[in-house]
Amino acid sequence: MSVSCDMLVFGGTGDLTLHKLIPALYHLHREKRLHKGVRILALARQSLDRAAYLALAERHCRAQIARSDFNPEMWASFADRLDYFSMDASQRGEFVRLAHYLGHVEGRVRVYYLATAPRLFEAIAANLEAAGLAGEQARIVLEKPIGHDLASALEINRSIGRVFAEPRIYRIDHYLGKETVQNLMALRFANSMFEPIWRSANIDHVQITVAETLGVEDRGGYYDNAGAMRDMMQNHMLQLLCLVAMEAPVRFDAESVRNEKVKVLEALKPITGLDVQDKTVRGQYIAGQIGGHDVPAYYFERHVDNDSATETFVAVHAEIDNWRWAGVPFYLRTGKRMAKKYSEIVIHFKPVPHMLFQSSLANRLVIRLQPEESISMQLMAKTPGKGMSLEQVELDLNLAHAFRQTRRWDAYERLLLDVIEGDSTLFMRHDEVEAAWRWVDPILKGWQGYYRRPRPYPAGTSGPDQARHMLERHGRRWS
Ligand SMILES: NC(=O)C1=CN([C@@H]2O[C@H](COP(=O)(O)OP(=O)(O)OC[C@H]3O[C@@H](n4cnc5c(N)ncnc54)[C@H](OP(=O)(O)O)[C@@H]3O)[C@@H](O)[C@H]2O)C=CC1
Ligand SMILES: O=C1O[C@H](COP(=O)(O)O)[C@@H](O)[C@H](O)[C@H]1O
Repeated sequence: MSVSCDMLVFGGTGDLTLHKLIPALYHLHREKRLHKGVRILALARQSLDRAAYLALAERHCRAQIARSDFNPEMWASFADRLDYFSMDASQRGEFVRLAHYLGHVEGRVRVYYLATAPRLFEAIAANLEAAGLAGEQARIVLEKPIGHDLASALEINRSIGRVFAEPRIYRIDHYLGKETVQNLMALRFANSMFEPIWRSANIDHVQITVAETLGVEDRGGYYDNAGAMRDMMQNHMLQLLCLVAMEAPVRFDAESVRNEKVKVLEALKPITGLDVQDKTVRGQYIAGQIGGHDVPAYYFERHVDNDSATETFVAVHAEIDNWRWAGVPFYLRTGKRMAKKYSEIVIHFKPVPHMLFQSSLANRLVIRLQPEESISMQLMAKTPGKGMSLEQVELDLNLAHAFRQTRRWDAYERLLLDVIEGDSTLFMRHDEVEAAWRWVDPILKGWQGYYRRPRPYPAGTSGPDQARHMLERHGRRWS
């Protein structure tokens, strides 16, 4: 059910557009998932003519996607949809020019994708309205992070909400577009065996890890003002936590799913004041080696302050104060320049109440998002041969193998299509974003008072030792 529309991408020459959005749109085009009437207009200040922009977009697209997926004829037909418009989006007058360029087509859907710094969000929305471009058929997509703290997020939500009604605002969190993340909902809510055990009586604790080998690349200017808490924890990590912890929604629609996620966020136990020293760990990478290559310390990265106190690693012991999860720790950690790239959620079940055999093992459910997508249940089995010793074996569902014939979609492909089709189930509602900030703000404040300098960790390791100690104090280990 693809829909014809104009998609205007503000920030059309930026990293996100060239590395993620254009390749995702190209894939959708190639697989005939875009209506033939979908036109894409990239916008930025840089003065480029259409041919120069197409060359820039092609170069990046080729670099991003598998060689076998790139076909020059296919690119040429995709490029027919693509155009470039040079403008300064902070200037109201420029939008008159834009409106003129677009012309008026009654009832045509317009999607405004704001792939720019958040400081431009308010001006762009207001300028679109002033130019008569924000009618009922217009939708706006906002990239994370929405704001820098609760106050700025409220301000963004308020100013965008003045122009666009909530159902026409799509706050994107690309983790929600990842196939395994959606599979987590299928696993929990389409299999009767999990619901009875999905609670504190049976679950000892939950671990969520998103580890990257990349550093900050060219994004030091942004990252040094954000850090891992704002860049990853406030959004992606908390969204994963919500999907693990939420109750079954009444229906699989935008409002029902988001209602349940908000309840989880609102039940997060605040971490305030000195608590930050026990329940959080901040780290910053120093020089080290990844894959046999030397990599520099964070404070030597481009556009990063030499005396930066920004965290590139964060671990948190979160707790959810509700009936289902009381007393179950959720350990979350994310970091850059770690030993390997992987993202996974591990549900650690409690051991059986009375163990008959010589073993301290317990079941674990491992939901792996990256690099490969898989779900595996770790069960106890008898080691073959004499005696009764136990070993952990995996009941493994490798999703790439199970659905071998289909190319795995990138998260942005799925989410862009959802916006075009008007489905906001996998996007964040304003109160979700605000509830997440409400929990994050006191931690940031606590750090200001009691935890100013992050702990150093060598690039290529699994973060500072303090993260290990945080779990060891509870008699646990990271998976
Ligand atoms: N890069 C990524 O992987 C991710 C990025 N994001 C978010 O996406 C957003 C964009 O990030 P990213 O692409 O990295 O940023 P970049 O700095 O690479 O790109 C910013 C873009 O905005 C344009 N721009 C800046 N000022 C104006 C203006 N006044 N009028 C019109 N265009 C303007 C720039 O072009 P020009 O200077 O020519 O105007 C450029 O195209 C940010 O909010 C970021 O947090 C979120 C997730 C991942
Ligand atoms: O939003 C972001 O996500 C990426 C990690 O995304 P992934 O899909 O590669 O796991 C992160 O590198 C970036 O800093 C952050 O802004």
